[in-house]
Amino acid sequence: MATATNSHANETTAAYTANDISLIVRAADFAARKHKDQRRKDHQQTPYINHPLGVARILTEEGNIFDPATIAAALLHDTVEDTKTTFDELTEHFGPEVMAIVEEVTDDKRATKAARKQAQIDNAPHKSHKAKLVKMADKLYNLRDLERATPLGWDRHRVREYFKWAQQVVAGLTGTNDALEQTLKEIIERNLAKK
Ligand SMILES: Nc1nc2c(ncn2[C@@H]2O[C@H](COP(=O)(O)OP(=O)(O)O)[C@@H](OP(=O)(O)OP(=O)(O)O)[C@H]2O)c(=O)[nH]1
Ligand SMILES: [Mn+2]
Repeated sequence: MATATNSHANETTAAYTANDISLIVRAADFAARKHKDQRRKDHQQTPYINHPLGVARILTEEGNIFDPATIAAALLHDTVEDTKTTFDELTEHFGPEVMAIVEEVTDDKRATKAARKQAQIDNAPHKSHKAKLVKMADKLYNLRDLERATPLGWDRHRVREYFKWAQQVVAGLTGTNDALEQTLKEIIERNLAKK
């Protein structure tokens, strides 16, 4: 186990084991199989797996986060929300820590869309450190996607509303990672300044 799992202050370490690498590769493979028939909402119908892979990349390359459970959870973060995957399955394959992080970032699909959106704002400050990291990277990826291309069926108003909502969620995630916070602040301010 990498020493970084015990530390918030120093999230970078070189002490990785075969188990750490295995966990991350198995998570990427599991997510690819679960999301295999899903596409993003852009006109090019980008494979959905590009999103969890990109969220994990944001954590390592921009957040300097190398905690194996956090990276595995990023790869798996939409499997329960968007596929038939269960939390029990995640525990069986990836253990209770990874499952718990995914659980923290999974919306309750039984609630209405408005309630889910409000719950993200209300619950963000109470999430664990690792769940906050995954949520920040998820939001950053989706905001960049919105800045790049408007999803099928979305208009400018809906894009703007998503940026305003994301700003409220991100406000509850501060004090977690300076680099991710700064990048989120910049993209949100740039887009809310439009028109
Ligand atoms: N920007 C963008 N988003 C896309 C695209 N394709 C799929 N999505 C997903 O759509 C979700 C945001 O759209 P909403 O209308 O707010 O949510 P909904 O999917 O529940 O209807 C995000 O889900 P999420 O990752 O679970 O995050 P969250 O925003 O629900 O927390 C995002 O990953 C795309 O091409 N561009
Ligand atoms: Mn996501």
